[in-house]
Amino acid sequence: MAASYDKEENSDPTATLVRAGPGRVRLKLLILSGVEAGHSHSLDNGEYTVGKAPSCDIVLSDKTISRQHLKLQVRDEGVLAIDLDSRNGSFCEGMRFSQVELRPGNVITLGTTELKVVPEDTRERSMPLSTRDHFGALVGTSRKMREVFTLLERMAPGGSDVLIQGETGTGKELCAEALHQESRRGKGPFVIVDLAGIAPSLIESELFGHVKGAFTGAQGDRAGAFERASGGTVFLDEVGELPLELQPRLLRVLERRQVKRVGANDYRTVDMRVVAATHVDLEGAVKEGKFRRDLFHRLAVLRVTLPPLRERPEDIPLLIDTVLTRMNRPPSALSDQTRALLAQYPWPGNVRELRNVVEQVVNLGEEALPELPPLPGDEPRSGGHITHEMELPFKEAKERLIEGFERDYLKGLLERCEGNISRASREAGIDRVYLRKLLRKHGLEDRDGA
Ligand SMILES: Nc1ncnc2c1ncn2[C@@H]1O[C@H](COP(=O)(O)OP(=O)(O)OP(=O)(O)O)[C@@H](O)[C@H]1O
Repeated sequence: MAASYDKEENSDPTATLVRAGPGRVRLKLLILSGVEAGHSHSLDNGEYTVGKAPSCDIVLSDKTISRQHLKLQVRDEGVLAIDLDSRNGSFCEGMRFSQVELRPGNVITLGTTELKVVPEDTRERSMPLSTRDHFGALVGTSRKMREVFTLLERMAPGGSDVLIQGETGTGKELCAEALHQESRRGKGPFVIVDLAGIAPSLIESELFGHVKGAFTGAQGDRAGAFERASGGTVFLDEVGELPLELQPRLLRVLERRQVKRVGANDYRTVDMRVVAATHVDLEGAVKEGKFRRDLFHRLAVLRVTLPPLRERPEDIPLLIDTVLTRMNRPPSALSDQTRALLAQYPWPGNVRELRNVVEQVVNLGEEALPELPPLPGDEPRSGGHITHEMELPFKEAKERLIEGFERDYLKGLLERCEGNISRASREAGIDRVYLRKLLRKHGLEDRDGA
């Protein structure tokens, strides 16, 4: 695939530390307090003076610090800090010193200023962008997607748990499946648990399993998703929907690979990889107290964010061709005119919505191309498509009409209820979980998960 690859910095949060020389991690001195708080100084091999005097290598504007306060000797073997007979002294981890060997993480205090020795942020600046145009079934040639592929190439074989973020329809499930297939667990099971689609009361048993008699209806022992995925991968879709009271149990699975079936007394060890996905901002959920911070941090060690389609419109032609290939249709099944229209729509429902529209147009003819006005709030479709649907086999025609009705109904409902899901579910008389599932199906769910 022809593409011009930018050499931009990659912000891969998972890239490894580069060593300064054989055996030593490069360090820097981070200023934690005072006027210069937030500044940092690289500690390459050599000597550095620290003090108030402008002639020092590291100048600190702190009245309680001597003009020449401290000397740092940086060698391959380590960093030696030597107090230069300062008036108020130098302290490491609260202990006054005249000379001390510093380690990463040590905090030194000079006067009222605190400084921390931390590993240098030496993430590989020029990590080459992937040259792939697909990863598993995910396709894309945009820079944003190739950045994603670069990460996935590194994450897949390792087998560590991964968090996938992205709006609805951006391919999170495809991504999880590709991570599974390209890992050494690829031949094992891939078990999907859609936490937004299961009634909250059933989630516990679905994930962890249950023993006979654990609750009414538990007629036999049942393994939960983590056990069923033994040797493979569990995909936890919409992990943000996991009820707070179950979150410590997921943390235990992630940290100790142990599950306890509902009603059982003992833990069982499980061997699987967890790939979780969310379309909501989990950090925001943590701030609101809806998601545990410790679980978020454990999940977010390796994370990848799938960009929305409006940020990579250059992928649209390839995506259209991919949908056509999956339908066994040639690229000529869509006219240039239609392609041009599809290429300029912002696709709030992302690739899923694009796929639906392509399928609709290919099946019903280009006259069936829905109006694709700029967002927000396009008008409900008119009944003008009924003629086409009347010509289809009964089952297909009925499904299409229902789909059209659902979409129009939901749009009207959301508008009336100003996007408030609880209100909408009350007004429509349908369960909130089911309503959200319908909204996702039609690419109508708000990015904040409204
Ligand atoms: N990059 C892509 N390449 C090819 N197909 C894609 C891509 N992204 C999404 N799709 C297609 O779009 C549809 C939706 O993808 P998927 O179900 O993986 O999205 P999702 O992010 O998990 O959505 P949701 O949050 O609603 O569960 C699927 O048919 C999938 O095949």
